[in-house]
Amino acid sequence: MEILVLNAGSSSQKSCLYILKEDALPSQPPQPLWEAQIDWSHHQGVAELKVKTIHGAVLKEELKTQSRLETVEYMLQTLWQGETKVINNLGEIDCVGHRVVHGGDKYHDSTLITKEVKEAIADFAKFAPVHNPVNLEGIEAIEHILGDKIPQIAVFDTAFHAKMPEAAIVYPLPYEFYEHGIRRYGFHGISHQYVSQRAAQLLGKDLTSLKLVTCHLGNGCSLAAVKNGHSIDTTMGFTPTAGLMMGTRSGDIDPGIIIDLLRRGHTGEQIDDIFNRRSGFLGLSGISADMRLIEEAIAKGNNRAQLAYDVYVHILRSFIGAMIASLSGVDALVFTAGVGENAANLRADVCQSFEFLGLKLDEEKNNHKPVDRDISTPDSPVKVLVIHTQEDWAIAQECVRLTQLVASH
Ligand SMILES: Nc1ncnc2c1ncn2[C@@H]1O[C@H](COP(=O)(O)OP(=O)(O)O)[C@@H](O)[C@H]1O
Ligand SMILES: CC(=O)OP(=O)(O)O
Ligand SMILES: [Mg+2]
Repeated sequence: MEILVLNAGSSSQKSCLYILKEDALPSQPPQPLWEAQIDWSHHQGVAELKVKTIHGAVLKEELKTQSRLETVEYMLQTLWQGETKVINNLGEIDCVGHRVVHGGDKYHDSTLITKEVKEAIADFAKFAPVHNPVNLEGIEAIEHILGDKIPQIAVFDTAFHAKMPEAAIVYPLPYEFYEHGIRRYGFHGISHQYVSQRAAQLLGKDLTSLKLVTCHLGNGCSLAAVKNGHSIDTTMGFTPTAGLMMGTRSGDIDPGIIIDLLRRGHTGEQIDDIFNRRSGFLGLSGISADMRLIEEAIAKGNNRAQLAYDVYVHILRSFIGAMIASLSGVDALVFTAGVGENAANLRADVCQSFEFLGLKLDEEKNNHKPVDRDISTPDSPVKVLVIHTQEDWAIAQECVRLTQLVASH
């Protein structure tokens, strides 16, 4: 079975092609036949395309003038054209899986994409304006090339959090708001779920016996409190703007600031732009949303980059504390995604706050490169894991599960 996965993030479009035997799924993520990534985070208006195949072919290109949709179509063409060609045409693919960020109240499980599902994804775009429209573009790019010949499956970032206790879901607003769907949804669920399962594997424990705080720190950042394999609390909320400070998003702020901005004549669009695109690391440092450039600027003595880093760490520590309280304890902290997997100093700075629990980091293991490892000392009662998130693999597994479900009916 050939499965193509499209994983659209706020600053990137990742894609993978897997070949799988339906009856014998591997316990570890297999190497994809073809992997591609488009990154928009470095230079305004420039998309950096990187493609690699299992056979060792590599392509790197900078794409300047195209729209996002055209860029995605160009990326897909490298599947059947040029040196990175691995298939003869897109028609060979059996199923396409998409990460869809917001599934609202409607989708608590992965689903086959129909006209109705697409309309719902478009409708929920008002709550996830940075994400749902690009998820839909991925779906439309496939339709544009292939029509409706291939089943497409939506895997929702909100699904893993759908069964959180009501007290973690409801905002202390007039009750009617909750009745109208204004509640905490939570995001990055595909990643939080995958790394929780992998953490149990690494710890050699049953997931149903564990209390985990999973820290997804990428361009967007969120935490989940995972108890017995279920998300019981998370930092993102009604939208992916909430919770932790992020690359360009503010995370939680005093709602009074929004009221003040409105009274001073700012429009909804302007406020959206401030909190989603001009805040976080970018807004505070004035340099970049990219942690690597923030670290470089700090090394050169830039005070605003240092301030941005300090605020990020302060907020991260306090929310990890909140997740531990929701769990009434913690067996392991799990760091994942671009920042979580790579920024060793950040992990050390964050973990320092939890030394009172006996948590001890092994400095050498923390600075060691390969991911999927325990970086705490053997006697640390709270383990600290670094796990490479494999959202694409999790989506591919969902495609297999749903295809089998449809076939059995
Ligand atoms: N070596 C590194 N050191 C520190 N941060 C890194 C490193 N590599 C990547 N990052 C950070 O990871 C972020 C992207 O994370 P990623 O999970 O790929 O994002 P998304 O999926 O949200 O687009 C970048 O903005 C960058 O700040
Ligand atoms: C939900 C979300 O914030 O996703 P990303 O981190 O890919 O922007
Ligand atoms: Mg991501």
